[in-house]
Amino acid sequence: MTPPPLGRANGKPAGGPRPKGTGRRTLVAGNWKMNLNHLEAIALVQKVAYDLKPAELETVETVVFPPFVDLRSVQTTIDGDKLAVGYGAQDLSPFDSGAHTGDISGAMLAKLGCAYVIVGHSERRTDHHETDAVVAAKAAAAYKHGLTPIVCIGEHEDVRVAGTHIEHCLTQLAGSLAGITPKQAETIVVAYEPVWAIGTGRTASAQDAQDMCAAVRGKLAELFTPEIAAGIRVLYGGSVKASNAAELFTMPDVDGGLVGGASLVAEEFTAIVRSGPPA
Ligand SMILES: O=C(CO)COP(=O)(O)O
Repeated sequence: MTPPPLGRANGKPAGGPRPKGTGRRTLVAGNWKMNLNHLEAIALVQKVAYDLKPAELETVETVVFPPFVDLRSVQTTIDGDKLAVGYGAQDLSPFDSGAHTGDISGAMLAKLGCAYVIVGHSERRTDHHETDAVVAAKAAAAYKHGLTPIVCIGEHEDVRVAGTHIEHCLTQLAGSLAGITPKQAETIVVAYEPVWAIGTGRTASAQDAQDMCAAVRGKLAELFTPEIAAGIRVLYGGSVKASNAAELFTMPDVDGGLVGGASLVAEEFTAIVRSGPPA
């Protein structure tokens, strides 16, 4: 899709990020992974939310994903200070409750006010041997409890080198969305995170990210409908930084980023948010 011309597009003055004309609001998600205790979490979320202007937070949906033990502190900070930043969890159990030591249910996360939950991150697929079927069960559990899943897919370097990355990721996508209804799919978020780019400083080129995100959208059209696919946000993740975010986010099928390391530094994360073009 060709973005509208620069200038007074959409009645707004020239300058600033370029509107994409997709209707999909840019989403920048900060995956804190296993970093920051609850006190550090409060400090970071406040810094991020106060640094960003209301108009910037209106343009780009900004969401943080702290560790489970920080969620209550983040919730009370965001609610108490009326901050326009969202929050979610990094994982959930596919089960509702019961004898699952160490796991956290969707109901618990919903009670904490989480809007989103990440499922199928490559680190969970590797560390906890999560299969596409497990990821699909987690996505279903998220919907059951009123949470929106951010479903992660991505290839390892050997697959990229072999040139089968698109096919690989689309198979992963279909398996990870098994059982998701068209109605549920309307709100789902997909994150393409090439494993070789995570935490390595090696980012996919903007064109590579675009090619995969467009292929993902094509597959979503097949799995659901073209109309539903046109509304689904597809994010890129893997060494997103302030210096490369604008180029990635202005690609027509890249609707924002899932950010790891750079989301732990307030100035870097807010600069990434500011790189997000209006829908
Ligand atoms: O895994 C990621 C986000 O979920 C990406 O991590 P980095 O931004 O640190 O590469």
